Amino acid sequence: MRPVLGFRSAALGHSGRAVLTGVDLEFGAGRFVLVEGASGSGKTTLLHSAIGLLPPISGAVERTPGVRALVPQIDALDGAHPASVLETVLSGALSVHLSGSSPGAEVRQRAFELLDALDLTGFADRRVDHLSGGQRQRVLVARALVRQPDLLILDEPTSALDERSARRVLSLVRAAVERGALVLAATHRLDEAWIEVDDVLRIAGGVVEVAELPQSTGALP
Ligand SMILES: Nc1ncnc2c1ncn2[C@@H]1O[C@H](COP(=O)(O)OP(=O)(O)OP(=O)(O)O)[C@@H](O)[C@H]1O
Repeated sequence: MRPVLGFRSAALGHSGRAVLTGVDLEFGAGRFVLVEGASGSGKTTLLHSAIGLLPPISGAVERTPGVRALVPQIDALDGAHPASVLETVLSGALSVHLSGSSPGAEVRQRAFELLDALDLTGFADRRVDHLSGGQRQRVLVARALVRQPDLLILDEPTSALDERSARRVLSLVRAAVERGALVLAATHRLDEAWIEVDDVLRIAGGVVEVAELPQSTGALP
């Protein structure tokens, strides 16, 4: 298996101060990896290091070339955001298309399909900053998925969602995994919604450990 993402004896953190040390992990294509840990444990630090927003303090983080996409924490879209829902979703495809034409009919169709799948039918022309927190969070998910990423990073993507919306998001993420994406998603709450993940990483005390998969309680349909 050729790894899509590898952490090699990495120390990860900010301004030279390590939050996580001794990170040695490797992931191949088509895996859904959940990153669990308490608030402030270092989930965002790991995710931003994975996608390349944060360089390692020591060691290395290696990625195979490919399209990367990030669903940031929902507060990343707080404040004024005068763009429409459709413009915001299509902006996810812009850098992929920079070398060629602007996003064409195929990408627009994919954007509308994603909006439908995320219960946002009819919202294309609405301003993003006029939406609810949960609606904005789903727009961020659509913006990432429209890129059809090989490496998809999601930072607490269901934090503002009810159970139905969370399931919709996670089934779209699962479909991206089936198409071959490597997905890393953070949550501070491991619950039934995450039952379909392939691996769980638990962060505590500055260390990342491979943990048990969540078990179904049968509580949900
Ligand atoms: N830009 C930064 N500069 C310095 N320290 C930071 C920065 N961002 C985060 N930290 C620190 O790194 C540690 C881990 O933060 P991180 O955001 O990775 O945790 P988290 O598990 O994602 O938390 P949450 O669930 O609350 O989002 C915390 O102690 C935090 O204060």
